[in-house]
Amino acid sequence: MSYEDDDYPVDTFPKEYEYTAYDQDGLDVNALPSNSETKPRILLMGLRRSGKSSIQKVVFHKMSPNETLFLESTSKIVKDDINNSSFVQFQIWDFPGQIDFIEPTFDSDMIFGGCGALVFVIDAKDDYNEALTKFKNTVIKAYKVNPNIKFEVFIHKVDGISDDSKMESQRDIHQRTSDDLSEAGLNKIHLSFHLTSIYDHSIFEAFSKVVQKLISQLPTLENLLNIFIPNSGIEKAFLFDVVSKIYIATDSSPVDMQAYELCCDMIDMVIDLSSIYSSEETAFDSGSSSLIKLNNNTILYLREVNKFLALVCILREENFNRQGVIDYNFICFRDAISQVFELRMKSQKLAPLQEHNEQDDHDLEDNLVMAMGRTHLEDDNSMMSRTQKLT
Ligand SMILES: Nc1nc2c(ncn2[C@@H]2O[C@H](COP(=O)(O)OP(=O)(O)OP(=O)(O)O)[C@@H](O)[C@H]2O)c(=O)[nH]1
Repeated sequence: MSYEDDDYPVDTFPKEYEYTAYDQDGLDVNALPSNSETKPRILLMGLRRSGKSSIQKVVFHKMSPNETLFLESTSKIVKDDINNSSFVQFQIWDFPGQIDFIEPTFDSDMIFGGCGALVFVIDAKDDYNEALTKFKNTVIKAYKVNPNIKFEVFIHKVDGISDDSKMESQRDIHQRTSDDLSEAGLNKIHLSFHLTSIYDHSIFEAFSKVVQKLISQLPTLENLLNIFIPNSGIEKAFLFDVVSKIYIATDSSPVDMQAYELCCDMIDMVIDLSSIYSSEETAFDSGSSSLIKLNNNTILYLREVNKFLALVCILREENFNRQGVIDYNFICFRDAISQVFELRMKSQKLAPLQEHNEQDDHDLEDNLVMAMGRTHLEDDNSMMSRTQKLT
């Protein structure tokens, strides 16, 4: 299925937003002229062997967790440009565990100045006293340079640890870091804590939360999903960056980890099947869709928004009888997303650091409500034929 109607071009987003990743040593010559300076920067810090490089490789380079056992220790800062999709664009800087701020070569103004989020990785399987001291010093230094940094603590390698011990470690680390920072007179700093492991989906979930905070259009994306869902009889929907399986937005109902895992698995399955049955390198495109019926009356429905973004919906089987309505609403939703993207591009070009125009967002939401509102006025049959014309 492809959307070749004039209103719904096959690939809604400009071609140049291909996935490119390179590090300091292997600069991709075909990479687009990078707007690295305006891209938010995510710093990965923590003690040696805490798991920083593994996280980056597993989430952004599809390395399997077992392969990380053979990763060599990082000896210099590795910068990685992530251009996965229209909304997932940032730089990750992986720091060697032994780096010391006292070193004269450490230019803290430059490093923390353009930083959006600082992810501090703590190995939960190890004695973390030293890690907490390093964390305190890092936060004090970084906050002095840039008070807008989002501080994210990954309590990492929690695989094989009982739920009780995980909660106990989180409580203890939270308490001690808060005490340390209040002692330093920094009790206003907000810290976020995540229990993570590369051996399950927790690392993707945690990174999703980190990335979402850097997407200034997040409230608009959430509002669009909040409009789309009740109008389509859907219980929950995630907007995924397909390459990394990071979800860049979801509706405002609570996230159930199991539901997120099912959606991730579905994306993996669709990518695998697409590559088996297609001769093209990137078989996953704006025409891809997939449906899975679970044995508990639930349906998982995946629709491709463009080459890089997919919407995965969870709904009750009886509500899927109105597939015509869902498909029609999806097309309205997809159209709205591409407009959000265009506005984002425009505002980045005009003034990279300027906040986006909220009025534009409200207009978009109003248009979507109006477009979907029309679906209530028509019966299912006429909706079906209308949607089929569109698809
Ligand atoms: N059990 C478990 N092991 C992990 C996890 N993440 C990373 N590791 C292991 O931890 C070890 C160190 O990982 P690295 O990613 O090299 O650590 P690093 O923080 O980048 O280390 P430096 O480069 O020395 O700063 C590797 O053997 C990984 O396989 C995890 O979630 N669970």
